[in-house]
Amino acid sequence: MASEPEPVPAAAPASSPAAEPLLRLTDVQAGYGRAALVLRGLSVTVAPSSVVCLVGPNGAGKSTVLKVASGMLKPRSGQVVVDGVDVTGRTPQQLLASGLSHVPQGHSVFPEMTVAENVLLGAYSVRDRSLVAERTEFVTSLFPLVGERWGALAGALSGGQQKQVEFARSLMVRPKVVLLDEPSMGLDPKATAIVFEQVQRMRDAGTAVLLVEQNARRALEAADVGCVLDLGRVHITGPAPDLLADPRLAQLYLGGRPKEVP
Ligand SMILES: Nc1ncnc2c1ncn2[C@@H]1O[C@H](COP(=O)(O)OP(=O)(O)OP(=O)(O)O)[C@@H](O)[C@H]1O
Repeated sequence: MASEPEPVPAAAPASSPAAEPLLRLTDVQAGYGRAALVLRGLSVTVAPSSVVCLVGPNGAGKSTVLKVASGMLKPRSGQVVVDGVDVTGRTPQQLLASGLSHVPQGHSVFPEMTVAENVLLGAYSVRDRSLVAERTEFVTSLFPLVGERWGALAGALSGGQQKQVEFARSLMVRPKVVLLDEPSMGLDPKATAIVFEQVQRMRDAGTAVLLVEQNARRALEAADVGCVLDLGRVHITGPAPDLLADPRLAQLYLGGRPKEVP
C-alpha cells in the first residue's frame, strides 16, 4: 500500500452523485501530546444518505479520525466542516449541536438504567417535550426492539441489543452525521449482521454515517464508500464494492481473495 504515490480520488455514492458533503475533513494533522502525528494530512468526505467506512491496519488512526470529527481531539492543522460550516476546534458539545453524534468504541449503555432512560439521555439538551416525543417515536420505529424493551434494564439486553440502544440514543438529537467507532466489536456474526443492517437503516432514514471498523470486509459490504487509511492519510478511496473487489486490498486488509464481481 505504501508504494502508491497518491490517494485515489473519492467517489460520491451512487445514490447522490452531486451532493455536497455533510462532513468534510480536509488535510487534517492530529496526534496526542508530544508524540508523533497520527493523522498526516487526512482528508475524507461524507455525502448525505451515505455510509462511509474507514478501514486500515491497527493503529492507522481510524479512531483518531472520529475523535477529531467529534471534537474530542483538536487537530493541529486542517479543517472540519459540517454542512458548509467550519467547526474546526469546537468542543464535543458544540459539535453535537452542529449535527455530529458520536457512538464510541465499546459499550456505553448504563446497565442499571432502563432502555428508556438510556435513550432519553441522548435528548438531555432538547427542552421541547414534543420534539423529544417525536424523536422517541422515530427511534422506536427505526429500532423496534428498543421500543419493545423500553422499560427493561439495559444491562439485561445482549451486546447487539445494547448497540441498538446506543444507536437510538445517538439519533435523539437528529444528527446530520453519526460517527460509529467499531460497532461490531465483541459481537457474534449474527449480532454483527443485525448491527450493520441497523447502520443501513439509519442511512435510509436520512442520517449519514462515518464508520470505523476492524471487521473490514463486513463493514465494506454495508458501506457505500470505503477509505483505506495508511500512514495517517486516506490511501485509497472509492465505492465500497470496488474496494471489496480490489486484489491489493483483499491481500492486505481483507484476509484473502477479492470478492467475485458478478
Ligand atoms: N489517547 C491516546 N494517547 C496517546 N496515543 C494514542 C491515544 N489514542 C491513540 N493513540 C495512538 O494513536 C495511534 C492511532 O490510534 P487509533 O486508535 O486512532 O488507531 P486505529 O486505526 O483506530 O487502531 P485500532 O484498529 O487498533 O483501534 C496509535 O499508535 C495509538 O497508540
